[in-house]
Amino acid sequence: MEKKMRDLEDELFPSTPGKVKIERAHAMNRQFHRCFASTSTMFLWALFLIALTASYLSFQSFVDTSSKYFTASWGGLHWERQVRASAIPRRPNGFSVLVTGAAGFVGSHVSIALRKRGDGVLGLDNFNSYYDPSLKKARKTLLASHGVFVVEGDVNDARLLAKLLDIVPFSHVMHLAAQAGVRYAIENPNSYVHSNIAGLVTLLEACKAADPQPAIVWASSSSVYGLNEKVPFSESDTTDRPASLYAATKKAGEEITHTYNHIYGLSITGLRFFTVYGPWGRPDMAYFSFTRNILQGKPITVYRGKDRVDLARDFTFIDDIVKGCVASLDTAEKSTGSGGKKRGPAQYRIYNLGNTSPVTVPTLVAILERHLKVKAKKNIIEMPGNGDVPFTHANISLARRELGYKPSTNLEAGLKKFVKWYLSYYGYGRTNAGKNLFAFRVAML
Ligand SMILES: O=C(O)[C@H]1O[C@H](OP(=O)(O)OP(=O)(O)OC[C@H]2O[C@@H](n3ccc(=O)[nH]c3=O)[C@H](O)[C@@H]2O)[C@H](O)[C@@H](O)[C@H]1O
Repeated sequence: MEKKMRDLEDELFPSTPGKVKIERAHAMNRQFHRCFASTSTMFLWALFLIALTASYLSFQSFVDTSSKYFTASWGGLHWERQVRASAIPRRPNGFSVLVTGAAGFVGSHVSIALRKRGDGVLGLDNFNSYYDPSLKKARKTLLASHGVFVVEGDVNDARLLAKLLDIVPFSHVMHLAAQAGVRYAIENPNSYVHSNIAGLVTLLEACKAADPQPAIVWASSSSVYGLNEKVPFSESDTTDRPASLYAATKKAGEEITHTYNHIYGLSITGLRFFTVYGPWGRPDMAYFSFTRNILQGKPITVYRGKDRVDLARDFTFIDDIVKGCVASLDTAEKSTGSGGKKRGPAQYRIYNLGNTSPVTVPTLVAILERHLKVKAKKNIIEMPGNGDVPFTHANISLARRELGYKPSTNLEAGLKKFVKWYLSYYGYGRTNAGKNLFAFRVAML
């Protein structure tokens, strides 16, 4: 028995020191066992490593899950004090505005404008990673320097919304949180349903139940005009031919807000923004990504319509959009309901906020080349069937009449401001990158 065990031990651990007295006759056999034993040792190690990795991963997922459920990023006395302080107006009869999407492009500009004139502003943003969240964090820092606190949370979080509307009697909600981008809807359709439909309904539910009910101004989009060919686009035109899921969710938003206006007496103003651009803009948009690529010497893709027709957009500068947003808040009537009950008919409005002078995409590129002093490497291709429309053009008579909206910045002047911001934000001209850029510019001209 003892011998059998020793033989077995020899077979399993053939290279153990002091046990290498091998008989010639068994040499081949031993070779085979050595090979088998080293394979099985490797197999045992592999099993061990797999088990280790699996337990690490399940630990990580436990940590993630528990942090989701047990460490809410909001709540507590200190947090409530910050919320109240940010939302308190600093001028007589000032508004108290909840701005959703406050760390976004339009949201950050509107929040600062309201704050500067003495309104109370509380921001809400989920800081998602649709584009570089560090830009959103930088906007948050900018907002903080103006005294605007941004709560980190999602418009789908009904508990958070109820809490905010309970702590602060908001006079207005400026709802700008959304999944933006026309072409990204092909890649991630559910994110549009999540933010632009489910998130909107969750917000409206919270507002309808609040006492007082705030008046709501929210971002619709020029994209609702879809395949409309009648120019310029007027609010009274039919909008039942969306070309993208993004457009369809914005159109759905217009219908959904109408329902809440009708049933609960919520005051609603929908703003159809036309391709908004400017400093602190969105990196996913053409003017921004073109600038990045041109400066890095990378090619840009310029889409062209059928029959080689250039695409055109009614590009609208951010400062003009901000004026339109603020004027909408100023002219919004109070909601008529309270605590979920309608007490009378409430205001329902929709406005185009455009520039009313469309510019082609190649002209946009030419302006950027001039401001950057770098020639773009252009790939011109036919517009893929991904939700884009050939042109947009806003009729802004209604907004002019009722809001006093009067855009004053053309694309040339607006892009100049954008480029100035871009170069400064990304550190061009300050560091070696700036020197390289200078050398690069000289080489390109
Ligand atoms: O008004 C809106 O409601 C929307 O405006 C904006 O959409 P768009 O007008 O499509 O802006 P943007 O992407 O800058 O493309 C501009 C032009 O460049 C062309 N384009 C684009 C990318 C590219 O690589 N090449 C190109 O030629 C492209 O074909 C187009 O002709 C917002 O993103 C959207 O969230 C929504 O707010």
